Amino acid sequence: MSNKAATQVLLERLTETNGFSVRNSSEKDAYWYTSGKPGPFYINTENIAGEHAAEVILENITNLLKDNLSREHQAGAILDIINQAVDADQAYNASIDALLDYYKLNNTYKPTIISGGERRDWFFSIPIAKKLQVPHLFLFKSGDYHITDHEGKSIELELRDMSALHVADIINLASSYLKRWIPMLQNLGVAFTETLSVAVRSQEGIDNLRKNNVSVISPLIVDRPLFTEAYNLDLINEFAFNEIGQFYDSPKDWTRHFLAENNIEYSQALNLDTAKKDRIEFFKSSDPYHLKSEFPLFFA
Ligand SMILES: O=P(O)(O)OC[C@H]1O[C@H](OP(=O)(O)OP(=O)(O)O)[C@H](O)[C@@H]1O
Repeated sequence: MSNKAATQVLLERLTETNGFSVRNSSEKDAYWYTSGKPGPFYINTENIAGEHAAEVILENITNLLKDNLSREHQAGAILDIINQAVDADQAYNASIDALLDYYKLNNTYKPTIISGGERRDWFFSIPIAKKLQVPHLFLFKSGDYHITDHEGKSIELELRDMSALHVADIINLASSYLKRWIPMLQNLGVAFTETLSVAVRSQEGIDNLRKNNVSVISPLIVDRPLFTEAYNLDLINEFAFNEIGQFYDSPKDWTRHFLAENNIEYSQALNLDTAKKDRIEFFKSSDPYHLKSEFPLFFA
C-alpha cells in the first residue's frame, strides 16, 4: 500500500463515520472547538472504530477507569474491548492495517514495545501492538502504567533496554506528551524517539515534540493539502473546500464572515449540548478576535 492509499483509506473511513466532518453549506453551524473558537471542520479519529462503537467503547473505558479495580483488571478489560471491536468490524481492522502500512513505509525503526496513553490512544496502540506481536504499555493519566504481552497477558518487564513507539489518536499541541507521556517513558528508562499518530491537527504539536527529540509519523496531517485531497476524492464539497481555504488564510476573517452570515439563533436553539453552550459563552466573553464592536447583537 502506498502512502497515498493509506491516507485515503483512513480519510474515507473517517468521513463515513463522521469522524471527519466539514461545514458543507452556509445553513450548517460551525464546529465549536475546545479552545472556545469556531471553525469549519472537525476531526475525531476514534470514530475509525465506528461512530456508535467509538461512543460505547469510550463510555465503557471511562466506567472501567472509575471503578475501584486493579490496573491489571482495567488493562485486561480495555484490551478485550478494543480487540473485540477490531475483530468485529472489517473497516476498523482495515484502517489499522493502513496505519501500520503507512508506518512501515516511512521508517525502519523496530519498536520492541508500543505505548498508548489514556484513553483515546488505546483505540490504535492496542491493535498495533497486537499486529506487531510486541508488548503494550498502558500509560494512565495518574502516572501509573501497566504492561501486557503480545497475547494480552499482564507481565512484569525490564523496560530499560526497550524502544517504544508511542501510538496516538491525534496530536494537537502535544500537551499530553509534554505533561505526561514523555516524563513517564523517561522515568521508565525506555528509549522513545518516535510517535505514530493517526492525525496531526497542528504543526505546533510536531514542533513541540521535535524540541523533545521525538519525531512524528502521521498519514493525516490536517492542513490545506489534506483538504485538497479530500476535495479531489469527492469527500468534501466546493463550499467546504473554499471556506476551509479562507479559514487557513485567516481564522479571524473566516469567523467574521461566519458571524455576518450566520442565522443560527443560539439563544433560541433548544438542542445545544452543554459543552457547545459553554464554548459559545466563552467565545462571547473572551472575544478572542475582537469582533464585539462589529457584532453587538451576537455578543449581547
Ligand atoms: O496534542 P495534545 O495537546 O496532547 O492533544 C491531543 C490529545 O488530547 C486528547 O486527549 P485527552 O487528553 O483529552 O484525553 P482523552 O483521550 O481521555 O479524551 C486527544 O484524544 C489526544 O490524545
